[in-house]
Amino acid sequence: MKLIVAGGGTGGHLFPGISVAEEFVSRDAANEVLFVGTERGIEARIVPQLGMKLETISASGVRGKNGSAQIKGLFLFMFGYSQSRQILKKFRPDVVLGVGGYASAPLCLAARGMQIPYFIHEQNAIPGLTNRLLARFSNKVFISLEESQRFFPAERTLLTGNPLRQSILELVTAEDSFPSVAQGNEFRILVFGGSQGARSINQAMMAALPKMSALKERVSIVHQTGKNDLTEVADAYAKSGIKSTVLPFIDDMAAAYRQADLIICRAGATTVAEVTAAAKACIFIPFPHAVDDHQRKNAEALLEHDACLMLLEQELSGERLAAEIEKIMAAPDRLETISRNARSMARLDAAKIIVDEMIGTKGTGHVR
Ligand SMILES: CC(=O)N[C@H]1[C@@H](OP(=O)(O)OP(=O)(O)OC[C@H]2O[C@@H](n3ccc(=O)[nH]c3=O)[C@H](O)[C@@H]2O)O[C@H](CO)[C@@H](O)[C@@H]1O
Repeated sequence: MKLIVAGGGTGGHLFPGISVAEEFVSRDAANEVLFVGTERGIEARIVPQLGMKLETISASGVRGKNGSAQIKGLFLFMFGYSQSRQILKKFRPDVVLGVGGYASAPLCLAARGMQIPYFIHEQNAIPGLTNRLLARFSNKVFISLEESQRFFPAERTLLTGNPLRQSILELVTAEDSFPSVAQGNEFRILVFGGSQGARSINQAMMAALPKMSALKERVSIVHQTGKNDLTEVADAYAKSGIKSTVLPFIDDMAAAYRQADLIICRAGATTVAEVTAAAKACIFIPFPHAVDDHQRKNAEALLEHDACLMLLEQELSGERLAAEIEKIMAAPDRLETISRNARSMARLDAAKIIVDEMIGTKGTGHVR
């Protein structure tokens, strides 16, 4: 069978698609997957690195843009739609999965026009505009969190969770997964700001470092900064004397999760799903400008079960962050409770359910 995974832009959309692709090819060596995204999305770098196939199309958003940018967005959409038809004619997929992000709309709608079944996956508690529109015509909508059910037609919506990559799923059986601080080991902190890094987390951490001098001998920090702040953040760590590794992007997130006792990060949906599987205690700092404040809602879904800590951006300061780190370091039992509660919220079979559903739908597509 052949599958197209459409969409991406950021890691939060792309990586669930990669998880489904991994599951799909594992079912049958003859299965084929093609990703369709945009040239400026994260997929342009990551998909070829993984040895998977990618085609790019033109696409951009229209929400929140002014008149001329909207017209440009519509023009790009129409061009992307025609490119999508060409791709569909050439690759002849049995099914299409839209994972959100700009490229998923033209490709999924072109698939509908050619009577190829398409499905969508929504990662967030509050869905984006693309998925709300695509849900109207999709065979089924896969959702990650119960909270998003109300936005979609009940009879065609299935709660699956957020598909996790094989490397992340392997963390579930890792024995070293729970915090090691109780044994008096070095306390290892992972700081990252979603797939692109987060300037305000970088700044808060830089401001926190001078206030962490009493912890200096006991902590080590891995900090992902994104492209822009790398040098500035690396300098701040060097000055602080705290053992650290500072990187613009982490290729092997499974390894980064595995070694962490505490994680400080944004609350993007895929991050949230991954840290539950990894059974890690997190201080979530939701991105306050995410559409409909969905990152806060993603974090609150865990907070209700005492499965994370949360700091809102308006409460964020170096002082506060340092105090929170110190507090949790002094309470290993609390750290472990949060980690275990996080694990209890993990949904591990999303990719399997999604692939089962998709291959169970006999394609009625006829590619003209
Ligand atoms: C600012 C914004 O609107 N961000 C959205 C975007 O976030 P973003 O793309 O940051 O998405 P997530 O936080 O959900 O996921 C990040 C993904 O990137 C991976 N990763 C991250 C850092 C790194 O160095 N290496 C790496 O591989 C993580 O393992 C994870 O798989 O999509 C998410 C899913 O729709 C939304 O919930 C977020 O609100």
